[in-house]
Amino acid sequence: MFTVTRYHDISCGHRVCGHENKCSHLHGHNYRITFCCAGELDSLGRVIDFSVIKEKLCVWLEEHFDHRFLIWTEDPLADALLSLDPKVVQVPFNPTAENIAEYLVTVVGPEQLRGTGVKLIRCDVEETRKCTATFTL
Ligand SMILES: Nc1nc2c(c(=O)[nH]1)N=C([C@H](O)[C@H](O)COP(=O)(O)OP(=O)(O)OP(=O)(O)O)CN2
Repeated sequence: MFTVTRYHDISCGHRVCGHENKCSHLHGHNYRITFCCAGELDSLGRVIDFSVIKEKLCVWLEEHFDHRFLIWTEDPLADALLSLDPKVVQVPFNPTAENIAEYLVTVVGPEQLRGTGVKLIRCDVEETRKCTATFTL
């Protein structure tokens, strides 16, 4: 099996609801998100053109998460934050790096890559240069 990867950098705010320490505070990261796609080679010898990964997945990040604040729908602070800024993004998970990676692979990938014959099989979400979470199908 062949795989191709492409990363994209976004700035995003979040808090980890229930975190024992400083990550329960509102804060942000310059995330590096690496997409890994798998599939058969086309007649030119590509899994998928790198520009299609950009168009389908990196642009999705720009439009939905970049320069936005991610808040879990069940976070007790969600209503207060939404009343301050209706552009706060409600997500159906506590926004740890792990959960962001899983959401991208299981929800966003299948929607965005529908019809391409290619699957998003892994996503690495780097919160800082020291810390990365990965979800793999
Ligand atoms: N497994 C996970 N652990 C943590 C996550 C996560 O998503 N998955 N997230 C956080 C926080 O978001 C936090 O901002 C990062 O924590 P931490 O590495 O402790 O903080 P720093 O980058 O500031 O590192 P220092 O070396 O302490 O300065 C926490 N954990």
